[in-house]
Amino acid sequence: MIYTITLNPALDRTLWVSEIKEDVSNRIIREESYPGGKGIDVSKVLTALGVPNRALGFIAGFAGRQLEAQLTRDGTDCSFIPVSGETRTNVVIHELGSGRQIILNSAGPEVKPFELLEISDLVRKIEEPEFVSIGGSLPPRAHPEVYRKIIETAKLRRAKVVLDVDREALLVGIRGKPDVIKPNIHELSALVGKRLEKRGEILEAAREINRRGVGIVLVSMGPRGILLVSEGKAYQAVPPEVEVVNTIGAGDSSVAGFIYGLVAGRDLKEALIWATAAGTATTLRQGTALATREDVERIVPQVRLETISED
Ligand SMILES: Nc1ncnc2c1ncn2[C@@H]1O[C@H](COP(=O)(O)OP(=O)(O)O)[C@@H](O)[C@H]1O
Ligand SMILES: O=P(O)(O)OC[C@H]1O[C@](O)(COP(=O)(O)O)[C@@H](O)[C@@H]1O
Repeated sequence: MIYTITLNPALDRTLWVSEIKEDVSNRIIREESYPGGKGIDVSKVLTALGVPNRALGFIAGFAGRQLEAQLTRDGTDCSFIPVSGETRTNVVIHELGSGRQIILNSAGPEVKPFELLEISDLVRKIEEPEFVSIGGSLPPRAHPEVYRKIIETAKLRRAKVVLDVDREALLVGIRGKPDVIKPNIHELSALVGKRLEKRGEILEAAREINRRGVGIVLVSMGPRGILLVSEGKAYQAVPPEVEVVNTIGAGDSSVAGFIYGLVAGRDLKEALIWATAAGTATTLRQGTALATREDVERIVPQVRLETISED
């Protein structure tokens, strides 16, 4: 079974306006809300790809109930721990005239230390965890060590662990030696403390992270695709050119595509191709809607794979 963990889920609310003007009423043309947060997005794309999985995390208040109900209605199994307060709503504003997109991420409700421990307890008890995929920001005031603890617990259960978090949480989280991380270039740059641009620099940084005990580093690079670095192996998968509608959730979709590939018994190169195709498939969807299986399958044969090293 595959489990995803989102400690700070969100309702992603997308608003479409023709133009944002100051000091007047800006009329909303269309609005949609979807369950979001990085682990939940991974769950949604896995469900779209037909992979049974369960989303774990914390929910609070009315927004939390709405998130849970929508997720369940759309066929994703979930088991959230209720906490007090209100699950955050992240707002995306699409300005149709300019194509500009404004993304506002809220902090979310506080989760008490004893509640955070409940997640590790849950991971200790889950049935046959094959993969545990952890993603997204921490609740306010939660210590990043929480991620390390969850990773270590999942690894004791012999699960493969994927970590997709940022900044301090990534720095501390990798001390738990997750099997896979998926930083984008900015996140990897922050992790190694230098600005990375050229492929050689990115490869060197990813290898340094391998040496810190992370088996597979997937560096997502937007339209340049994904670099996979694992010991002596390095590959780059490049997606086809597409008309991008929105990139929110593309990184999470890539995580789901990669897990899908491995669960389906494919090798690292094939899983990388699925990761790249799933990210690109999400860029075709409006708002924060995510990849469809049909789009992913159509894009897979169009992804170009380059072997950089294979020793
Ligand atoms: N402009 C784009 N054109 C084609 N594919 C894209 C584009 N932006 C993102 N993707 C796909 O989605 C994947 C993840 O997107 P990226 O923006 O790198 O992640 P994140 O959301 O974590 O920053 C990319 O590796 C690529 O496969
Ligand atoms: O937990 P964070 O870092 O605030 O991110 C949460 C947001 O990221 C998303 O999961 C999208 O993530 P990506 O664009 O990185 O794939 C949204 O669904 C959500 O609103």
